[in-house]
Amino acid sequence: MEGREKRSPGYGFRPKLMWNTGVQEYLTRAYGAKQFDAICDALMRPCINSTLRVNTLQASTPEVIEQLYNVFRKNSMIMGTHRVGSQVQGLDESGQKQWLNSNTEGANASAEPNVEIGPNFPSNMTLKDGSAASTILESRESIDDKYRRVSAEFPDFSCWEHPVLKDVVMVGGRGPCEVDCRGEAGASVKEVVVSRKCAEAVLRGANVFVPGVLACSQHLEEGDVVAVTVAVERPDGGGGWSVGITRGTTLESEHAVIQMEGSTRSNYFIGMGRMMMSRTALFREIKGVAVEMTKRIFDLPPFHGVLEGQIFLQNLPSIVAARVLDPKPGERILDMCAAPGGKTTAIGILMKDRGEVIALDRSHNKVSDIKNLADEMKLNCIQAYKLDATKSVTQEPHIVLNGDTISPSKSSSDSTTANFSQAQIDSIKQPRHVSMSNKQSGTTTSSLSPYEIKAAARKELRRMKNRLASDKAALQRIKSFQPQSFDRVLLDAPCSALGLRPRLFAGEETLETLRQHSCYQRKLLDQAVKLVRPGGTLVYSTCTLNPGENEAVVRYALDTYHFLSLMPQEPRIGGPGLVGGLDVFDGMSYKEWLREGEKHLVQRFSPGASYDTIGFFIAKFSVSLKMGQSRDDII
Ligand SMILES: C[S@@+](CC[C@H](N)C(=O)[O-])C[C@H]1O[C@@H](n2cnc3c(N)ncnc32)[C@H](O)[C@@H]1O
Repeated sequence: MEGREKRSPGYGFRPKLMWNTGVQEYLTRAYGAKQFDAICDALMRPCINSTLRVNTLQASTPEVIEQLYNVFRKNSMIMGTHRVGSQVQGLDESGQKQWLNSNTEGANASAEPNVEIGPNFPSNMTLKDGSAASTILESRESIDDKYRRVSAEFPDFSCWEHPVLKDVVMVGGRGPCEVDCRGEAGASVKEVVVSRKCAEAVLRGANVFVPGVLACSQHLEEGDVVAVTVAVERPDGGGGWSVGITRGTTLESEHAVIQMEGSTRSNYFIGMGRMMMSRTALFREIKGVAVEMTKRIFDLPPFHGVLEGQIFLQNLPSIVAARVLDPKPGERILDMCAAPGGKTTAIGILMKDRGEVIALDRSHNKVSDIKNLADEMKLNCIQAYKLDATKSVTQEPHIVLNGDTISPSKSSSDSTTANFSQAQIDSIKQPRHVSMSNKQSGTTTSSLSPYEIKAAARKELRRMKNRLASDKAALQRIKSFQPQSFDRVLLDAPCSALGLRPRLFAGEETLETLRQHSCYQRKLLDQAVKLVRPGGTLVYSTCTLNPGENEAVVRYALDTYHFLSLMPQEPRIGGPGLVGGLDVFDGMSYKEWLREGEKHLVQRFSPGASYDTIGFFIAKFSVSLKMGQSRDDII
């Protein structure tokens, strides 16, 4: 630490996570002070290893590992193996932009190779020559030989197959690294101040894009070396938060000095970069890379544009959630809150692209993202629709034949998805004793003459046939789905996202917003429960630490729907759920969490735990019909 202070006077990565006071007290009570501190510490850092889910319909895990090394090798040849102060991206022969690792100079450059071996070396890492590292762990001499060879060729890069999830490639990152923020001969360098969101992306491996820049030194020219710091929200004195700087500010101006008074940006130094445009252009342009990062406090490889369609960069718990759902080829699955489609595509791949995956999102643009991702991954089983999932269960009239309600279609080949199968329509072509009833109006036509009944049936038939005929258009107009019409439903609910990493500020959420999230989640869950068929499966997940959106929602589900029960999960990588409860939200009926026997049936990923993931929560329910219940209980 002392050394770092000497090398980077005044600047360093010493963030402190700011919370709303009520939320901080609540979470401290929920986790205990020590664990909450560890969580905060982890939240401010990115996960050190990136996880890439392999599209196993397009490539195998060893093939992807081999190709990643090839990408790296190719880039090394373009830029030179040791890139002192080099750009982090380069163009290959075909003009494709490829990623490069950097940080081989300055404080971080050392004689020590960066591929780890020994106690921390992943024994299942596949080496450049295709052999698994585990095969060489027998003799110290062979380890050293391999180590030297791999390190010499790939000084900054290591990747390996996940020990449990065979379709996941882990790629090693580093940090926090010491980065010298001084210019040549110790001169102070110019500075660019970026927004918090931008900084969080940079910590995950991105460069600085134009909209992320808030302020910079005067007279900046293209090619200049700059220190990149972050303006993080701080109390505004009126009970709110403010970043204290307006976009376009010149740091040396009197205005900036006043605006940034009390700014802690020197504690939020995230690395060094090279200007890709002048200061004037920076505030004139609306997009493009503004600063290319050359030395990073956290050095994670970016994967944008790498092996497109074959890999998907996804947080490990999200990969686990799709596995826990356990979709089978040929089934009909609903992903209720699906964009950008990470879990939807994982589900499609697990189903070997056979069956039906319906993906919903309430945002039109996000639905396009899902469709694009499905296309990129060459998955045909996915259909994505814009729909408010809080209104996803059909409330339409039922058709009654001989006193029987025609049940909604559960056929996975029913292309209208929301309505009736062709077999059901055919069955009313020759009705003998047909009665049409509308549950809402309560009208019945059983007293009509046979002619009138037939006429009514024909009219109904025409209506349904029209729907089928305009199949494509009907799909665009999907309004809702019949109850019990899915084998499995995934509700990856919108949430406070307090588990996402890296996070440099957590003050937006208040106890009231947390309460609102949990109410919304219960509303979505009410719909999800109705859409699963008896015998089917429902998975509920969030990326938040808030037990009120996790365990309390599970409690609500179990207490409200007695035909739901928690199921064991496979694979199991996270820890147990929280037992007990907290009386924080006045007037909220569900502040109770899990009971002792339930805690091992959910999966809770805690930032700060050894598996080093984002915070995440997964519960898996089976839907059954219990004694004394009828299907109507869940319609
Ligand atoms: C946690 S994200 C889903 C992430 C996604 N499952 C994945 O793995 O890529 C939650 C999503 O729910 C969507 N959403 C929020 N409210 C919704 C609603 N009422 N109906 C449908 N989607 C909704 C948001 O637009 C957001 O994309």
